Amino acid sequence: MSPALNHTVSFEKFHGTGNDFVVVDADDSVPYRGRFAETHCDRETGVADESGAHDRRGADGVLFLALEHRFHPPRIVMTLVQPDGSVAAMCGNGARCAAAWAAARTDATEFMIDTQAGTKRAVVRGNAGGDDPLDITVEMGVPTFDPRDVPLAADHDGELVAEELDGLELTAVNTGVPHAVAFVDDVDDIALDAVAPAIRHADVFSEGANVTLASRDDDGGFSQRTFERGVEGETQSCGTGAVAIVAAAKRLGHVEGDDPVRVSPPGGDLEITVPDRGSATLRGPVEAEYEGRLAAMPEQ
Ligand SMILES: N[C@@H](CCC[C@H](N)C(=O)O)C(=O)O
Repeated sequence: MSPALNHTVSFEKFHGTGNDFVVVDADDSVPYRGRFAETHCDRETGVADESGAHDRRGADGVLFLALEHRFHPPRIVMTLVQPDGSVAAMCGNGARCAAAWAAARTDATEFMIDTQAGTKRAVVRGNAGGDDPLDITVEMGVPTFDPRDVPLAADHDGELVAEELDGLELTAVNTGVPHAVAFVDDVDDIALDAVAPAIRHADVFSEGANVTLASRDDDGGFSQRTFERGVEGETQSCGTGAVAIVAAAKRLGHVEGDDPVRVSPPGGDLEITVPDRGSATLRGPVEAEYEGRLAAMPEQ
């Protein structure tokens, strides 16, 4: 390898309710972003906290972030490269982590985040330099069931709502990325890693889908589990998935009105709104974990 490319880049590690990301400044030179993400996100051999304070290796993706200070509010250009090297158009928890990263570099508490699924406004509450998690809300846009937007295969007739597929009753919605949502009695009774791959790759989802399970809790909130496209496994949390649950619940008449709904993936609690008109919101905690340097051109 040329010595010029055998360099390291600095990174910071963040998580939002357990959905964890390596964050790299997009100004730093990473010649092959896919290879970088595949190597450093690996849960067995990937990025590690050298202090030993955090024992989970790897990550759910790499966020390449460009902060543009000259705008008011400042803009962040966000690109999420996933552990399989693919680029995701949007990531709810990633957007919340992007806002936390930017908040530590500015005095701003509001940011516009440019993603491939549009520009999202984020509001940060809390002290970016402090020990407590930040409380970050992202405006996620209007969820869509339109078959062209999900997207569904051209030969599918109309929206996919409460349709049986591979043993689950699914509703397909795009909340920045596509989700196939199933409401079940208890999310913990389903062998998600066993049932999800067939749905994730089903022909009806022309660009694939994340597979999200939800079950209703006694207080009216939902428990969540999501198998993510690009991670090709279950994650501790998925923000677009949490919004998809509330959007699908409203579409099916399980939820009414504009009030916030608690959605709890394994990694913590999120607060979601899906108003009858206007943008959905995703709110929850974000924590900085550790930082260091990583090979920009890792050997494969
Ligand atoms: N974890 C994310 C979703 C990331 C994108 C997804 N894996 C895809 O490829 O569609 C979130 O918090 O929304």
